Amino acid sequence: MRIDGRPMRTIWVGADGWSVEIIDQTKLPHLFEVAALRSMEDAARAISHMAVRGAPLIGATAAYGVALAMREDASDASLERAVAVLGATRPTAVNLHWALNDMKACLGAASPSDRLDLAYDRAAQICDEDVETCRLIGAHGLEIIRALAEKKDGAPVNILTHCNAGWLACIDWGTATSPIYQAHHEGIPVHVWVDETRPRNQGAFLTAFELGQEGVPHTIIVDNAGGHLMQKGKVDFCIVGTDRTTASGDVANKIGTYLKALAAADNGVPFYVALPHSTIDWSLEDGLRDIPIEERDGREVTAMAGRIPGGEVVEVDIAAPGSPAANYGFDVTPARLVSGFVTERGLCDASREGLLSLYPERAREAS
Ligand SMILES: CSC[C@@H](O)[C@@H](O)C(=O)COP(=O)(O)O
Repeated sequence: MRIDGRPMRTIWVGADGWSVEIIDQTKLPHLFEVAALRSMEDAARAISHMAVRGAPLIGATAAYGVALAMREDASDASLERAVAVLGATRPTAVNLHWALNDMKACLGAASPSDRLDLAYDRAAQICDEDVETCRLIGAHGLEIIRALAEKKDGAPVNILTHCNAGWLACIDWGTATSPIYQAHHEGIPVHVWVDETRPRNQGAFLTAFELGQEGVPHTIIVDNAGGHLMQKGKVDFCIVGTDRTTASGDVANKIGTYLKALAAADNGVPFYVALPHSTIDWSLEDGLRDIPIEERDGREVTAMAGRIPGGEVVEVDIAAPGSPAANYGFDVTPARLVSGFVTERGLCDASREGLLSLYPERAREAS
């Protein structure tokens, strides 16, 4: 995707050949700043402070964090420590552990003298694979948009999304946004309702920024507007990303996703979830019981960052002074409320059978 017309990814190795560069997403959309990660600790901080966020990008940053650790010390102990420190940064997105397990398996089998090059190569591969995975998710999801467009006689297909499951959450394309970008590139008229996604405003700040950069028509709405728009027939379908999906099809995603799924079910609006294989946690069944839900600082609820017109970026208090705030980062949408999954291997039902129809090797591994 592009920023100011320049093709970009969200993470890359710097000109020095070893530092890792990211777009500092805490500054978007007010400022575009690139930050350099020079140590494993820098990578861990970037994930926990959400300079990088979104399940696939968290995984990719952790992979590069392991590479940075190998640069300082390629011993077994250093590898173990990197996996432990990076693995503790955020609890919900399983892509983090998927990437760390992958790095551990790849490096653990090699001698310490080979680990540095191997780590950078594998981290780069994880990024390249994610780009292709997201492109394929888009190609499959495009079928849904094409079918809806045929019924609309030239009017735009209205799509509602929550949080940012766009290219900024991945390496390129995004998951939920990839079908939208591919439809737009194909000339299918689309319009996106962008949930602002309090408290951190990933919708208003990041999804709207991305869509604007690509020229995709969109409108930012407050988080509570989706139900009203669905009742009025102004949403043709919803598509969101996920941070962890269980083997039975329960979906953890940004807080508020569940309420959108409920409203969609009540109004007969299809509700799809786009996901790469790395977001499926085959070890879990019951999402509500088993998926760890991140709780962040209440300050994210009681304060908000914004830009003074023509001026600097400031943080202002928006709540009654002294009132406590709870800040649950994610919720779980039960599989029964999900119309279907859009994966790199195609579309399927949100169920164990649906997932196994696309990933039959998982059934063989389990038996
Ligand atoms: C393709 S990203 C899917 C999810 O990671 C995304 O929808 C989301 O909830 C991101 O949450 P965040 O807290 O910004 O990391």
